Amino acid sequence: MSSLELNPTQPANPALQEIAAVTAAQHGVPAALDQQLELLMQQGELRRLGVAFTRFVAQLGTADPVLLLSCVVLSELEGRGHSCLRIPDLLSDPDALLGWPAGQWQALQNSAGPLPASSRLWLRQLAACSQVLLEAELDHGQPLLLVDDRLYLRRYWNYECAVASAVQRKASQPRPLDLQQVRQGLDSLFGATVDANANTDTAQTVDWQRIACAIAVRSHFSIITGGPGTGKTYTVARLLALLFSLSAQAEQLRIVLAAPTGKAAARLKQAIDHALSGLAEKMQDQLPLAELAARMAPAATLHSLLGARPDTRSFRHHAGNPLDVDVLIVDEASMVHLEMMAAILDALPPHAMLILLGDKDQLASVEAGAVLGDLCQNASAGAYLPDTAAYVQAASGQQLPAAMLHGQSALAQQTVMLRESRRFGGPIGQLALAVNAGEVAASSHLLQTDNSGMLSWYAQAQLPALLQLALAGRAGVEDSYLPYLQLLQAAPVLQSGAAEGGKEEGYLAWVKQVLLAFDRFRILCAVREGEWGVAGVNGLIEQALIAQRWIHKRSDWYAGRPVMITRNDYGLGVFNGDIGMTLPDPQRPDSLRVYFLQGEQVRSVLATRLADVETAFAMTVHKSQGSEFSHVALVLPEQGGSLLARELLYTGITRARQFFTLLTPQPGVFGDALQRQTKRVSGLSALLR
Ligand SMILES: Nc1ncnc2c1ncn2[C@@H]1O[C@H](COP(=O)(O)OP(=O)(O)OP(=O)(O)O)[C@@H](O)[C@H]1O
Repeated sequence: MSSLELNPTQPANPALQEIAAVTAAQHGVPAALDQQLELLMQQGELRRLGVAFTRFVAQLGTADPVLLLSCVVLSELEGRGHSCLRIPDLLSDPDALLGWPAGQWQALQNSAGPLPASSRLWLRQLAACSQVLLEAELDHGQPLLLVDDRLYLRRYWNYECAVASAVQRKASQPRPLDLQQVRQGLDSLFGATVDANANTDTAQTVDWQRIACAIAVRSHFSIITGGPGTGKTYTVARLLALLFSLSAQAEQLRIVLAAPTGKAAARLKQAIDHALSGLAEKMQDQLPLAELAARMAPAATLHSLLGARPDTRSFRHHAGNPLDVDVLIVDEASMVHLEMMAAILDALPPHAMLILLGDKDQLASVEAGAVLGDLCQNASAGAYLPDTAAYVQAASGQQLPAAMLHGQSALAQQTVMLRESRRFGGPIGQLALAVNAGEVAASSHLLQTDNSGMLSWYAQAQLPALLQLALAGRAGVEDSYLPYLQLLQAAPVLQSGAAEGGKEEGYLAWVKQVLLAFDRFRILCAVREGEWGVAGVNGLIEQALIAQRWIHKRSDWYAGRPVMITRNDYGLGVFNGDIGMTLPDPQRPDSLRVYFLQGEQVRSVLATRLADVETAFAMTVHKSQGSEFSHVALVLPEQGGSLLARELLYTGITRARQFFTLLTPQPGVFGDALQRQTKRVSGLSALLR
């Protein structure tokens, strides 16, 4: 008994006690604990799903309080993107793990009764529960699984194992290569051979783009990671050309481009087409690149590529019905969650290559997992083997820095980080680097002293200043909503049937201008709720536009309303995160359509057919991933919180191409957020070691 800590039970609310006694009898959770769970659920601190799951687990065997508390926490963490619970994290600093108000975890513990004081004993008690499967044990459908010190919901463990084993298998599966051909191909794509420099010892002097291509062609899995503008797309266009040139039947090579969102997919396709058309001329003597590029299908979202079945978790394509593809390139891979990554790997035929592109430092997906971050654990340090260095030398003429030759894993051999930004050399790039490194003083200094006009910090921002910025820009920066509002006022005059007689083309050209103008500026909020959250800022701007008669709002739908799709609709061809603009239908000016820009094309959907949309003057940083705007205004709330962290700031800043404005109603929130890093708990890194 000496190892057990006895916790006094808190005084309880009689009404809740009564409910708990009845329900507890039905599902086996001890009454005091159940009452506390009910209370926390009603206060919105616990997810209903988590409590229901805990009650379900209690019914399956002994209602051990250690097990039940672990279930509650595990389920809570799953809702925040973690794929498992590390028991030592819970025992050492539960408040940091859960981000709960002081005393809440203690109250929950108190209601559970005596609990072990150390994680070793906690783990031992969990391992003894019949609802928990241990790796070496007989599987009889236990809902939970304990691996080392990590507790999992079964499906997340399955996804992690599936991703780790498929990645390792594909990364170490060599492709037959003629080294001489690779060398020649790289020379013609990147210019004359750069002779290996035996003295090379710094990452900066190495041509990582050339190395990335050499590494990617040698096996069935590779990752090209790098910050914004480091040339991921530039490199992958050259990689495609290299693959075509190495293939005996290039015209039969099935290459598919995909991304998590429709917008990111369209951007990828556009960028690759542009880069390939530049290369086609250069390569015309060696390869009919223009023809080969023209045969490539349009880029797809991952959901549509895999054949998502509405309202289910299953996909049409899987190991039993694999994708018809030889090379799959997935951009914005930081947004791909664990379950989706497992589905992609499952649906690839054994001979297919998978190439992931993305920025490992960006926000992870909303759903559980931080797959790209986990897969890139060695990207910065390199971790290459001597064999890899020898291959890179022979295939590309480049020498890997000696300091990076300390690798072990197959995955590290197939991961390349691009390190030189071609687009973000200026103040925005410097700020992104300082923020990524968590340097509070340097980041604040850059924001406060920039005299190029590219950066600005409204340190004690007030809502009228935000409004002024949104509707008129700031000194030297015109990018705001003004150009789009002015275009709205210059709308072509429509009469019924106006589209007839060839006028529709002119109308669509105006629509496109409106969409492009709107995309020059965006307000990104860190949170959804509150005055400084998406809902508050959208309301503020809408009200101001009504008062200033820029828009005429008679119902939810009005001409000039920018909207974001919040749920995929395969029938209508609109996807979560797509941004559109509501404008009159030229055929019937009294009805409204929502127009979307897809690459160069404008397409539209009747506004009333879109059920899942929200107004999009402001959007969350999460939703902005995969998009870029000339001017970004990043709005932080008055108070920080566990979700306001470095990755969010970095992602927001790197959405800005030319101008970045930070608005903080309380300046200290910026520094606090910079010092906080989002830590997604997962076992993937451990499985990949
Ligand atoms: N080696 C290079 N030589 C010349 N220009 C380059 C090179 N690498 C990249 N660029 C140029 O730099 C710009 C950024 O490159 P690219 O768009 O490929 O970067 P990215 O990493 O894909 O960016 P993002 O993060 O926005 O997707 C492009 O204009 C590209 O043509």
